[in-house]
Amino acid sequence: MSTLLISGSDTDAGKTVVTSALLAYQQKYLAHQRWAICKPLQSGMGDGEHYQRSFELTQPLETVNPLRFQEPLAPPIAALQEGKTIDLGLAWQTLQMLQQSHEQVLLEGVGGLGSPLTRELTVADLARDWRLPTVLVIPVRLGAIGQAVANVALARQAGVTLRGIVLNCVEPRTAEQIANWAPIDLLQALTQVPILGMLPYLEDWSNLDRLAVAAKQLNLELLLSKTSMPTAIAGV
Ligand SMILES: Nc1ncnc2c1ncn2[C@@H]1O[C@H](COP(=O)(O)OP(=O)(O)OP(=O)(O)O)[C@@H](O)[C@H]1O
Ligand SMILES: C[C@H](N)[C@H](N)CCCCCC(=O)O
Ligand SMILES: [Mg+2]
Repeated sequence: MSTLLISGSDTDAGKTVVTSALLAYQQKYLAHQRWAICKPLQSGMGDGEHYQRSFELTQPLETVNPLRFQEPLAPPIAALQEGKTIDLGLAWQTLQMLQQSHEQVLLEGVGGLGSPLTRELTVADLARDWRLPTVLVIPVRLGAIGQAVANVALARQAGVTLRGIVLNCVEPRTAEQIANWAPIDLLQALTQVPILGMLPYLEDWSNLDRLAVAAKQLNLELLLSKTSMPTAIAGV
């Protein structure tokens, strides 16, 4: 059994698209395995609905989004506006239940690695406390290098075990833009974490075959490996 947290540098970085590509890959090429998806805290509409609509899930549907908030805001702000408290224990129990019945659990984070889950904890804190190997989704745009360096530094400081970075083309990109905005050698030199590949811009990312083929281009061996170097060690 293993769990992977798909986090990123920001909201709209492409966490859902990358997670969907991994799930599509499993359903096409590893159909004998049982994988589960969980977005433990969801604010606003979209992700959980997408997963339930697009995939044949083998898990109870209520485990996709254990905690939900109406407003598309940071969970502690949305919860306050709804007069709700955030019980991470419920999310933890859901994850443990999924881990006991699935070979792989894909956990989608909220916003970026530094985004708040409660008034005390960020996504990075949860990744550390729950010992979640984490991948950072970084959108390919001017500024990608700075976002990668900043979020790897946050992961290192928080004690998060980073599997690496997945670059993601949230909009159509030329080869020149990709080379200039997200140069692999410079990214690896400055962050000291592996670049696990890039997801191209997909016109129709609801097409599971296209998502599965795109996922095949990623370094799945490292991404889904059972062991990984904690960032602190990798960064020495
Ligand atoms: N590789 C891609 N190909 C095509 N469109 C993409 C791709 N990645 C992202 N997008 C576009 O960017 C939008 C945001 O991506 P996505 O929903 O995956 O972000 P997210 O990080 O999951 O956001 P949130 O923080 O809301 O969960 C998508 O709805 C889609 O329109
Ligand atoms: C609504 C959106 N899609 C996300 N679910 C919530 C992102 C919260 C980000 C908060 C922040 O880091 O400032
Ligand atoms: Mg998402």
